[in-house]
Amino acid sequence: MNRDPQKHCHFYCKECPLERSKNDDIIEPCKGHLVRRFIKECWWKCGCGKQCGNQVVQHGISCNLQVFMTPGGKGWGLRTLEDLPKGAFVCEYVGEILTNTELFERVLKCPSSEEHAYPVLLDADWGSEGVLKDEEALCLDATHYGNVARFINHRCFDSNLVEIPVEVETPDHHYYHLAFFTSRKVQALEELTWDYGIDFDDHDHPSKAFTCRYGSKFCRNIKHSSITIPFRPLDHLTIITTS
Ligand SMILES: C[S@@+](CC[C@H](N)C(=O)[O-])C[C@H]1O[C@@H](n2cnc3c(N)ncnc32)[C@H](O)[C@@H]1O
Repeated sequence: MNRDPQKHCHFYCKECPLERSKNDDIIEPCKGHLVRRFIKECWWKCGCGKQCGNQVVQHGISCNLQVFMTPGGKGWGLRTLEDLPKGAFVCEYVGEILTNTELFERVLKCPSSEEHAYPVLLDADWGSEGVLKDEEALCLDATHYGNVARFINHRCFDSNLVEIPVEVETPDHHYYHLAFFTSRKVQALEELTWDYGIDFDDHDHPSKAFTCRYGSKFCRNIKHSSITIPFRPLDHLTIITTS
């Protein structure tokens, strides 16, 4: 895995649906989308049966996860209750499937929902398609419907999860499953984090960027996050445990 996104292969749309949906008179150039490889899982049409080792994401969560209140004002977070090896499947990101335009309309109508979830853009296959229309760019919004993945907090570069596009039922790469795998060994009780890929200086993003509170040396939001955050022991209240 390459931790420096600039070194990944980027695709630049001729007319980016994200930029077009901002309804500006002048459409800004595309800021680039990572070109990523898909995992293709077997399913019943392959005829290989349930014991097939290439059926992982479709069987759901199999490790012990816990939603807990993080210290330092990041709200709820997700952690593992068992040691996980590098490359372990953790969970899928589940949410309502919306077009990019529907997402912008929803955020405009209810700005407070920005606080609850961070929408995920399904753009893994944009590089292989022609010009996308706004209504064809899909997002997953976990604000109202989702699973434990909606509690995974952001960490810049040195997060321990990576999101991989997964094809299960359909070869159509327009809609796909988004699955989280560990990018290194993770110890029991360690918080699971994911790099949302936020540009902290992009004030036009549908979700308002927050101030990153991890204080990592790799933090892209470092100029804003050098505040000292008081530790509150009562924040460690646990609510949900899987399996
Ligand atoms: C997908 S939710 C994650 C779960 C969230 N903490 C909760 O309590 O529901 C994303 C929100 O969590 C918060 N968050 C995530 N990562 C953060 C970070 N590194 N620093 C501060 N807040 C963070 C922000 O409020 C963000 O909008």
